[in-house]
Amino acid sequence: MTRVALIAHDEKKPDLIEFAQNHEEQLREYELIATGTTGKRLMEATDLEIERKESGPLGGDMMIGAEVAEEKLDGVVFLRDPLRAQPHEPDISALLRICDVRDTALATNLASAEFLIEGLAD
Ligand SMILES: O=C(CO)COP(=O)(O)O
Repeated sequence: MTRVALIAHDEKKPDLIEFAQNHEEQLREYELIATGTTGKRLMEATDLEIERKESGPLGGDMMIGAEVAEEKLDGVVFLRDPLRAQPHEPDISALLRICDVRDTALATNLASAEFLIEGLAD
């Protein structure tokens, strides 16, 4: 089954929630994972089932990166906050890097997230 990770920094969580609501039927076709708070907020706002990893600053990005390294993930939607530095910047860079190493689809803004979600559809 197609497996997709959903992640957003705090300033971008409302955008990701709206995206998930607008694409709920499509996302239901996928196995979904998320970092801790993102997953919690998404499940509160939708009927989607989401496997939650640790919160990003506590290692969640690395846990998702590990799945990318193991080629368990087909796509990653990661809405970063481009205007604020994050304390766990090294983890964020590592996740982006491993997506490139493993040639895993990665969307870091809403426009590309639309392509990713549609592109992974059967
Ligand atoms: O910090 C994050 C990604 O770098 C997201 O973590 P949360 O979903 O736990 O807020």
